Amino acid sequence: MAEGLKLEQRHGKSRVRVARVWRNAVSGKDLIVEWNVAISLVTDCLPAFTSGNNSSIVATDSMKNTVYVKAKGCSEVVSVEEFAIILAKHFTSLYPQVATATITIVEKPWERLVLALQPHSHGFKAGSEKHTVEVTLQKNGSVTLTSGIEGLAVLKTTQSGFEGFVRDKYTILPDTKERILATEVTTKWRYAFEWLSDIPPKPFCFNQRYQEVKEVLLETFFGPPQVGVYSPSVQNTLYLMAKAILNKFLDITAVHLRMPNLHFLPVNLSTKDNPSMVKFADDVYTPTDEPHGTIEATVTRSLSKL
Ligand SMILES: O=c1[nH]c(=O)c2[nH]c(=O)[nH]c2[nH]1
Repeated sequence: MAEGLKLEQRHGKSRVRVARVWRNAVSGKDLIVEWNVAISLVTDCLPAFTSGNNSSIVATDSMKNTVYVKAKGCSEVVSVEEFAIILAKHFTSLYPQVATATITIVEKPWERLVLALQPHSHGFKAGSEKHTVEVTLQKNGSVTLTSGIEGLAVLKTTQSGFEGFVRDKYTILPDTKERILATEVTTKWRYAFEWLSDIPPKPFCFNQRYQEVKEVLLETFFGPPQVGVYSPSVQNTLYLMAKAILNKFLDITAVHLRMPNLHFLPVNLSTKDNPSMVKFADDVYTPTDEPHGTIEATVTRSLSKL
């Protein structure tokens, strides 16, 4: 670029909220999804930045409108992944000046209400963890597709310890074989598809894969229902969770996991008169998330790129 400067730029629209209802006359059941969409485009529009010439800018207001037009156009139920791909395809194919589109969506966890063991035909309640997606599509069809889970809060009351760590003049924490392990898992997994044409058509179901990944994460974190599995550290449990996903799903090439260590501190209370007012016996804790440990890692299948 002129003037001895380098400019890297993108523009887009964030927090575009859209809900889509599909009504099924056969089953009599409505379905709703609520999405929070972010669009970010790499566009050949340098003159807009350097000289105020807007002639090649796709207005972010138009991007927002496109979300609603495309939602309307989905006459059949689509997953959040499919919707992100529809948007990314639209921006990279309609506009010659758009080189790359990144679409990020967080789905609000509306779950069908079950009343008296009966699924409600049109009633939903908010669940907890969220399904996320990020798609980056180049004009030539090269794609990266990453799905994820946000806010999966899990806790186990035993089968966790932490021992043998660095012990020096700053160390107070005792070794333990018995503690509560609590975290809020955020994960992203990258699919192996490198080109738009690699993405399998239906019936490959991204929603089913999302449920399966969640199940594998939970199985690995908790272990079998009766006995569980011992965790020597968040680090080891995190690694085993990522490895289990890569072992089970060959179309996933990389897994990122973030697992804050949400501490449950032993309660010991004493006074001079009452030295054992509360003596900790693996029973009374102070739950705290401030400060908390932050443990994260990306595990990638060797030979795959990321
Ligand atoms: O599983 C843990 N990993 C750590 O790195 C750590 N550090 C700490 O103080 N407690 C723990 N627990």
